Amino acid sequence: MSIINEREERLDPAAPAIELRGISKAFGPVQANSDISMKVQRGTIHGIIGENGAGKSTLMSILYGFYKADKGEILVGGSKTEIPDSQAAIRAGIGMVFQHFKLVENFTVLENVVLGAEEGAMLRPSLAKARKLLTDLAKEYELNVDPEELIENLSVGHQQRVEILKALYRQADILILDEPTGVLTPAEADHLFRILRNLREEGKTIVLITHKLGEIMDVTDTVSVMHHGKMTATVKTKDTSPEELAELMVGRKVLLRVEKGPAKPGKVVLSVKNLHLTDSQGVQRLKGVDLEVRAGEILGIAGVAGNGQSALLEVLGGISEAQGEVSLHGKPLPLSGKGADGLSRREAGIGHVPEDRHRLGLILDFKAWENIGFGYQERSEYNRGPLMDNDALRKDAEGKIERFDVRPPNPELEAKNFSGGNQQKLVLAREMERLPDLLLVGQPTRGVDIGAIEFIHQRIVELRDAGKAILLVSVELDEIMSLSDRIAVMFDGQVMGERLPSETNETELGMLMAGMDGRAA
Ligand SMILES: Nc1ncnc2c1ncn2[C@@H]1O[C@H](COP(=O)(O)OP(=O)(O)OP(=O)(O)O)[C@@H](O)[C@H]1O
Repeated sequence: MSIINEREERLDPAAPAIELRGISKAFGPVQANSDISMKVQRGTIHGIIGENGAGKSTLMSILYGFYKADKGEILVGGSKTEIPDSQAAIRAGIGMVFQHFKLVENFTVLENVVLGAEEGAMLRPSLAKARKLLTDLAKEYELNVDPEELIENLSVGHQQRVEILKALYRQADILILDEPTGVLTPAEADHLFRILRNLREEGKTIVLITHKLGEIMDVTDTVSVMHHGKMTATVKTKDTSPEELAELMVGRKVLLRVEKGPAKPGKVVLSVKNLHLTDSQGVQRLKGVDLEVRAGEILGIAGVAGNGQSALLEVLGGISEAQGEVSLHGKPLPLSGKGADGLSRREAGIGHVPEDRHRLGLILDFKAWENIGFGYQERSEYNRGPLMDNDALRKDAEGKIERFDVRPPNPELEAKNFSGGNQQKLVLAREMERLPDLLLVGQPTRGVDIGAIEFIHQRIVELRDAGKAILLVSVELDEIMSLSDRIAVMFDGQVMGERLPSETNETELGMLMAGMDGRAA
């Protein structure tokens, strides 16, 4: 008998797809999940929301066999199921798409899909058969990708499709997605939701972890709220509102809009002229960018990811070399060789919150206080002779952790053990509290919960009101529209146009982002 038939015999069709009973899990002193019970009904899309660190990823990792619960039971299709590892999860029909994909970059799509599936339901099909199965699945669910393409050549959106195909190929009935739209463009996110609705039509069950309440309202049937490791509410989506969900999540009313007065722009702080960058593969990432940011203003850069915004931040932050003219307070900044590195930029008065906090913002194996202390080496108050004064750095980090509400407020915890949003707060605390003349911020609220978004937006506005210049890059149009004093749209390595938020709308910006002049259209 095949595994699938075996599975179906055990399933009670009337039972929930998943039922958790009294799940608890602690990491040392941190109670990540505490006595959690929930039911996910078959054939529904079930959202899970909660602040950063509420315990969502831990709970799903237990369900997928990555962690073992200290207590509690898991029922799949009505029958009690032990899930000691991910193979067991797959046998139980559970698939998971992680925030950080688990694909082998230099393997093809087909190889990635087949890899590890041999002992599962498919029992070593020939590669030709596997290709056919994959192509059929891709067609059925609008997940088009070329089976022979290497993963490293695919966009993030397409890599995610491969992850979904991998789960479907292993015959998953239940698909868990952990913040799947964090790295997607708006069009890719729309496509993903279409796929999720199709999967639901086919009777599959989807569990969706997200911070975006718009997505919850748009695509889910039911939503469960986690708070401090507990499951505090489960409601039908049609009976609730974003405001109510925000309050349930955070435990207080949350401003879903940015409150800010008009900007009082001063002198030009940053001037960029004719900036060009060709990367090591010969791709022209910047093709003559011109822009200015003044003291006391936020210039928002809108654009579909991959149109040069990241390259711009990297050049200004001293990570990539380029050609052109850049000056800070009228003083030229070197764009290559000596003085074009991150430390020199920092000394010149530039703070940088990079888009990729894992790769560029933090050293994950280092403690919170060490990460907060990076870049302060030049400051005399932290020096003790030739050495760093670690006690002073630790103490300083404690203050920043408290002011930025980093949870848990433990400076000794390694950066990798903080949830995504709290890692972001560590980077922001380090970069913002030194009051840089120019702050470069890339995707400041990616993966961050709404309480923290409110907090981060308020801090950015405060920095502006203190007369600092801010260059904000975000793929979230909402964020660009509500936070920026001026908006520049980038397309294909160039600035397509500049607009005032009061004189534009998402449609016009969307056209500029696609390389068309919205006004002319
Ligand atoms: N391996 C680990 N070791 C120590 N602590 C951990 C570990 N994994 C998670 N934690 C802690 O458990 C708590 C719950 O974390 P979890 O990642 O489940 O939260 P989350 O709700 O998914 O957050 P986010 O929305 O930021 O992704 C946090 O306080 C986190 O710091």
